[in-house]
Amino acid sequence: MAAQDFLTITRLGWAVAIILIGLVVRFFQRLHYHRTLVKGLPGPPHSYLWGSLISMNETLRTQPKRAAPQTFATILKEKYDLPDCFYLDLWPFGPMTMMIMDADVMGQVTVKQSFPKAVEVGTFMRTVSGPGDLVASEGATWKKWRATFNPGFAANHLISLVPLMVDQCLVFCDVLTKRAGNNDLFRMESDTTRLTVDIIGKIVLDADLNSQRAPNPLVDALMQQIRLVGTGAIFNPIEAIDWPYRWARQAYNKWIMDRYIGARLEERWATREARGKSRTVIDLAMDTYVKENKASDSGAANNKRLDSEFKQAAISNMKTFIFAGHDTTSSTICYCYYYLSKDPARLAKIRAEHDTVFGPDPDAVADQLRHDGHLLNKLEYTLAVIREVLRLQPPASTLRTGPPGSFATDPTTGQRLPTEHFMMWCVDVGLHRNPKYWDSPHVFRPERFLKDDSKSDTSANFTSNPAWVGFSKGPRNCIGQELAVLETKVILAMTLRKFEFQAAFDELVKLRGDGSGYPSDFEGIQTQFGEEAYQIQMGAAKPREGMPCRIRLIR
Ligand code: HEM
Repeated sequence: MAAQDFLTITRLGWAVAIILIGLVVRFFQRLHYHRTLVKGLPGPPHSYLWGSLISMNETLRTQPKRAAPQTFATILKEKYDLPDCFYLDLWPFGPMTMMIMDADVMGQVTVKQSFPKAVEVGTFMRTVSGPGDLVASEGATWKKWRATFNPGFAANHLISLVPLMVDQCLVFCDVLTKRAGNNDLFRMESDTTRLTVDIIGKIVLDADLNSQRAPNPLVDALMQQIRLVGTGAIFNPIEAIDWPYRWARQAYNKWIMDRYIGARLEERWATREARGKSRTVIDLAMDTYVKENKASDSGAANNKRLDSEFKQAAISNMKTFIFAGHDTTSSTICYCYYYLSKDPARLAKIRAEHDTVFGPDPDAVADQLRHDGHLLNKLEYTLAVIREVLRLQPPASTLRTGPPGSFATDPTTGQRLPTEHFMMWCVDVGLHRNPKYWDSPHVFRPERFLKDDSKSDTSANFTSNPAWVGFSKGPRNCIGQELAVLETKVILAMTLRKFEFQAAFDELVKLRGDGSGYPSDFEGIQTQFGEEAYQIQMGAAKPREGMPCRIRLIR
């Protein structure tokens, strides 16, 4: 080898070595920085090298493999006797996290100050929606869209939507009747998902998606997108390997969804004048577009085609509404069936309420609700059941981030809890199962939400009770909460006296390989909080395996 070549190789070797040393030094600098962030703060046993990862791992080993990450907060707290707010150092595999299960502290970061959403929310929502969506955006963009869509979720408008919910629920009853006739073993969550997506499709796009009866390209792409979404908050090793496949599939699904909704937007835009005023979500977005363009006198308001920037933001928001508006509600309906089926006395009680309000014939409910949606206001016990289900199995929570120099304060000790640099996880399921606020917190007892309940916990009123946060609180609370409750009431009123639901986790193995896309685990720990139907993360937190069940027609 010539001396010249030797020198070149030696220089190259030195250069590589210097880069590697630089990377190692940088790694240890960052390690030190993250490890000292949580120094002296409450949390599970912590190691300088591994942060909280060893404690996390020990805790996860005691839980079902795919249990939803939000459920670990309570388990960690109990295992290590932690306070209601504690810190997790998951670097470099996850964000530095502050777990909040105290009602007062949660109120400080969502109501009193309303801290910005964590970056993980944007990462998560980008897969499903896109730039400018209501869930992840902040500041003026969020304000504009929230004000735009609020009228679509006003109570008086929602009542006018009851007939369309009834129509979709009749299709659902047909589907269930066939299932009962065939004695099918099936995943209830697949059916409730198609029901709720058809309802929200009508409310958002004024479109008959009809996914309960036939495949629909928008719905199919959305369902697959939800299955491909990363958890964002917790490291999943598979996501580090299969990203090329995920990326390509996600890009394709996005293209299908954007094309579908884009065409709907153009169609609505072209027929806007003829149609007149409407509070459908898609039309509300266009009202804002017209208002903005008239104000700026750009002339775009009279153009035949929509401006591309508006179109992109509108598509993002339509997708957000379709996603946020079906997934959570579908999970809630499944859990209502599940808890009631395990509690014959309470099932009898809710059925008795439906007898009182609608009379003995369950098939008459549809017509009665079409004529008078206000009958739903009489379903006090049904509402208590929904609140109790959302207490035990809340499908969503809020993730915030602390602005520079920000703190929260522990209400009992007065200790200042740093929030800057942390993802603040307001863990509803942790708060909802916290014995400080709830009597027998793991027990299904809807009566706790009735005004005259002798054992009423902090307060029976679910909006003013700071320990009930199923729809989050403060300015970033759920815009669709009234709709979700109304819809669930309609569905329970129309189905509970017609069908007998029976969970069938013991038959799970027969559903193996059915192509439904639910992850399966037949080995290891199979229950959490004593329930077979523990939550897994698939978009929202939802019942494991899609709630396998059988159904029987009663009348
Ligand atoms: C049982 C059903 C539902 C539950 C438990 C639920 C829960 C929540 C929660 C916890 C949040 C706060 C999320 C965060 O801070 O990141 C939220 C926000 C939101 N929800 Fe829901 N939701 C439900 C149904 C719906 C429905 C039916 C819609 C649509 C019509 C909807 C649309 C939204 C939107 C757009 C936001 C973002 C609001 C904002 O930031 O201004 N949700 N929901």
